[in-house]
Amino acid sequence: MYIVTAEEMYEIDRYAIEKGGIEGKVLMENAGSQVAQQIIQSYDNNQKVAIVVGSGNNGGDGFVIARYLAEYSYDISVFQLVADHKIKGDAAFHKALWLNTSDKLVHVTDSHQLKQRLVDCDIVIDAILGIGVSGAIREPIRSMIDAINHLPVEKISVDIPSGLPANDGLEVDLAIHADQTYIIEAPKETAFCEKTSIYYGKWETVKIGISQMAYAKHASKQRWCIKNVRATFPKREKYAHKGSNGRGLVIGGQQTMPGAIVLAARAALRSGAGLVTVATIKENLPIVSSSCIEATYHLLPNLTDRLTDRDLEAFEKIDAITFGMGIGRDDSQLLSDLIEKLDKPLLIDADGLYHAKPLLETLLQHKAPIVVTPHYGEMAMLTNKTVPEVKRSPFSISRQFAEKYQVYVVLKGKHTIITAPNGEQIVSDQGNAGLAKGGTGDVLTGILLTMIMQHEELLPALANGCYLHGTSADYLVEDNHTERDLLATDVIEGLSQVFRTLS
Ligand SMILES: NC(=O)C1=CN([C@@H]2O[C@H](COP(=O)(O)OP(=O)(O)OC[C@H]3O[C@@H](n4cnc5c(N)ncnc54)[C@H](O)[C@@H]3O)[C@@H](O)[C@H]2O)[C@@H](O)CC1
Ligand SMILES: Nc1ncnc2c1ncn2[C@@H]1O[C@H](COP(=O)(O)OP(=O)(O)O)[C@@H](O)[C@H]1O
Ligand SMILES: [K+]
Repeated sequence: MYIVTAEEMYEIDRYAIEKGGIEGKVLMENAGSQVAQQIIQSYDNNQKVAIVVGSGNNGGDGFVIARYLAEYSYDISVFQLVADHKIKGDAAFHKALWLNTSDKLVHVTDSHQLKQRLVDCDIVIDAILGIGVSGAIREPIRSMIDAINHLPVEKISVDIPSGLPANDGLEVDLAIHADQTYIIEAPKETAFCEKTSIYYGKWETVKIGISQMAYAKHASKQRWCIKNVRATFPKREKYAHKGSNGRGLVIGGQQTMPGAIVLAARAALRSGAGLVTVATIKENLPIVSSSCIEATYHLLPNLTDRLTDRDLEAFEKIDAITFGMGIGRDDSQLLSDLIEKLDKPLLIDADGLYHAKPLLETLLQHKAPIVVTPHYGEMAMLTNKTVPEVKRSPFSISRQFAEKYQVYVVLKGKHTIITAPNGEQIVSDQGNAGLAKGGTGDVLTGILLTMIMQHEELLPALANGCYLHGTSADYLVEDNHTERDLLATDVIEGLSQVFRTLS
C-alpha cells in the first residue's frame, strides 16, 4: 500500500484521468459509493445521518455518499456550508444528481445554525475539506469544525479529517476529531505521524479504480505488510552452510551495559545469521558468552582506541557490522576506523549514533552502505532539532538526512519510517507499546544485521527486519504476554512464530 502527500495524490488522480481515461466525475462517483458501502456495512440504517459539505471535491464526495445512503433508507440530510457559486465542476455535477432525487439540502451559514441542525443527529459525515486545505482555517468553517467536535455524535471523515493537512511538517490549526476516516485510495503522511494520526480515529482505505501504475510513477512511500515481506524475503537455501548465511559482527558493550550486545547477537542468530562474532572488552566475556553461547567472541582492549592490525585481520571475513549498542559516549576512535578501514555494510545504533554525529560528513566516503537506526530523541540529536520538531516532520527530516549523508535511516517509533539514500520510504507500523521498553531497539539491530547480510537490496531488508520485530511483539501480546510484561528477550523468542507465517 502506498502512502502519499497531497501533491502526489493530485498527480496520481491526474494520471488516472489523463492516461487512464477515467473521468473525474467517475472517480468521485467511485469514491462516494465506496465510502457509502463501508458505512452501510458498519452502521445501522435506523440512524439519523447529517452530511456536511464544503466547496471542493471532498464536498462532491459528500453528495455522492448522500445519494447512496438514501437508497439504503438512511435518514439523510445534507448541509452545505458554503455559497452555491463556490461549488463547481465535478462537485456541482454530483450536487445536481443529489437534487434530482432529494430536496434535503440546507444551506447553513454559521456555526450556531449548524449546531441546531445537528443536535438530534446520530452520525455526522464530514465532507467539508479534503487534501486541498491550505493555511489557517477560515471562518465560518473554523467555528463549524469546532462546533462539530463538541457534538456527542459519531464523526466519520471522508478522505481526511477536515482541516488536517495531508503532509507532515505543517502545524495543525484546527481539525475534525474523527471516530472513523474512510481514506480515498492511499493514506496520507499525517496518518503516520504521532501528533496527527489521532485525528483520523480508526481508518481504512477505499479503492476508486486508480491503477498501481499511477502510484509506481508518482508515489515514493509504501506501507509494508505481509504481502511485501513474502515477495521479498530470501529463501533459505537447501545446501546453505553457516558461511553462506552471513557472518555478522556486533561491536559494543561497556562493562555496565553488556546486555545490549547479548540481545543484538541473539536476535541476529535467531533471525538466521550463520555466524555472529561479538567484539567487546574482556570484562564482559563471562556474562556475555554464557548468555549467548552460539556466538564467537573477539576481545578488544578497550572501546576507545583505534583498531589494531589484529582486529582488522579478524574482521576480514565479516559480511556486515553493527556498532554502538551499550558502547557509552566517551570519545572513541573505533567508529572512524570502521568507516575508513573496513568497507563492509555498517549499522550504527544507540550510543554509536553519538559517535557518528561529528563524523557525518565522512559517511559519504564509505563505499558500502551505512544504516543509522535512531529513535526520535537520537534523530533530534543528529539533526540539531527538538523532539517535537522531529515528530512533526518525520518523513521530511528522515528524507533530508538520508539524501544529504547518503545513508539508510530507520527512524524508530510506533510507526517506524525507513528511508533509502534516494529518498524512497517505507513505513513499518507493526508492533505495540510492549516494545516501549529498554533493549527492544538492540533486538531490532540484531535482526537488521541478519537481514542486511541476507537480502540483495537494503530497503526491503530493513523493512522486513522491522516487520519481524513488530510482528513478533504483536503475536506475543495476542497470545501469552501483555504490553506491560513483554521483554526484549521475548521478542527474540517470538521470531519463530513470525517466520512460520512467511512461507
Ligand atoms: N479527481 C480527484 O481529484 C478526486 C478527488 N477526490 C476528493 O477531493 C478532495 C480534494 O479536492 P479539492 O482539491 O477540491 O480540495 P478540498 O475538497 O479540500 O477543497 C479545497 C477548497 O476548500 C477551501 N479551503 C481550503 N483551505 C481552506 C481553509 N484553510 N479554510 C477554509 N476553506 C479552505 C477552498 O475553497 C479550497 O478551494 C480529496 O480529499 C477527495 O476527498 C475524490 O473525489 C476522488 C477523486
Ligand atoms: N509504542 C510503540 N509501538 C510500537 N513500537 C514501539 C513503540 N515504542 C517503541 N517501539 C519500538 O521499540 C524499539 C525501541 O528501540 P529503542 O528506543 O532504540 O530501544 P532501546 O535503545 O532501549 O533498545 C523500536 O524498534 C521502536 O520502533
Ligand atoms: K473531510
